Amino acid sequence: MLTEQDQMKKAVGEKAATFVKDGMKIGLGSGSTVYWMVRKLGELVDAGVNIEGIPSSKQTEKWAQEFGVPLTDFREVKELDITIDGADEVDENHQLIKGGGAALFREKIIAQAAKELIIIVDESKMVSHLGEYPLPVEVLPFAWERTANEISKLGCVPKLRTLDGEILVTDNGNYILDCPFNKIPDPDQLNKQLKQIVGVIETGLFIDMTTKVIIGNKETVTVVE
Ligand SMILES: O=C(CO)[C@H](O)[C@H](O)COP(=O)(O)O
Repeated sequence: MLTEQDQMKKAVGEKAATFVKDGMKIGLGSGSTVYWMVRKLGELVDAGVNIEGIPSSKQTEKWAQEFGVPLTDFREVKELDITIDGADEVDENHQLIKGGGAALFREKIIAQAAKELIIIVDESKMVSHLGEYPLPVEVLPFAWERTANEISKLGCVPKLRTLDGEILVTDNGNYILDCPFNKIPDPDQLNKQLKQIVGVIETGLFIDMTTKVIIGNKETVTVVE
């Protein structure tokens, strides 16, 4: 039995799959909403639609294999037709906070490589200002304490992400600092400031990348350009 939130995730994931056309190369995001989209893509493949995906995490790679979605990589593909991904926060300008699943670095690569970025969320992710969700920042393990100290000068107290009592290590071998800024008045400026800090690999701020947001609520699914 799916919860109400899972039903919304399923609905937006399946809606996103309607934008996938024969012959497309697709960036496959990460997270529980993306799960439903990958599952639907598996059905399209079964029905004879010819697509290939590039996954943004080991977890998504496993789901693609499980549902029979053929995979490729950037040795074979220069540009993706579409990337479909979830988000942790989406503001009114469709700027994003991502990285709740620690996959932000590869997610940003497949977002930038795509002609179109479709974001799939339930309505709880829509916010007026980014920042209530602590901003995930991927950092080099070497001197992460120093990197955290530099980030703190921008107005937050970064917290090293752990999982089951161990430091969480990303698919790229790095760490995640969760940075509670509370309210981010200028996401673009903060992103640029963070990227100037040596030790920051990538931030969870996705600026001016989104082309469509698919939002689910209890009754309906809305596509916003
Ligand atoms: O950025 C992400 C992973 O790094 C996810 O897209 C984000 O955390 C949303 O996940 P979910 O669909 O499970 O709510």
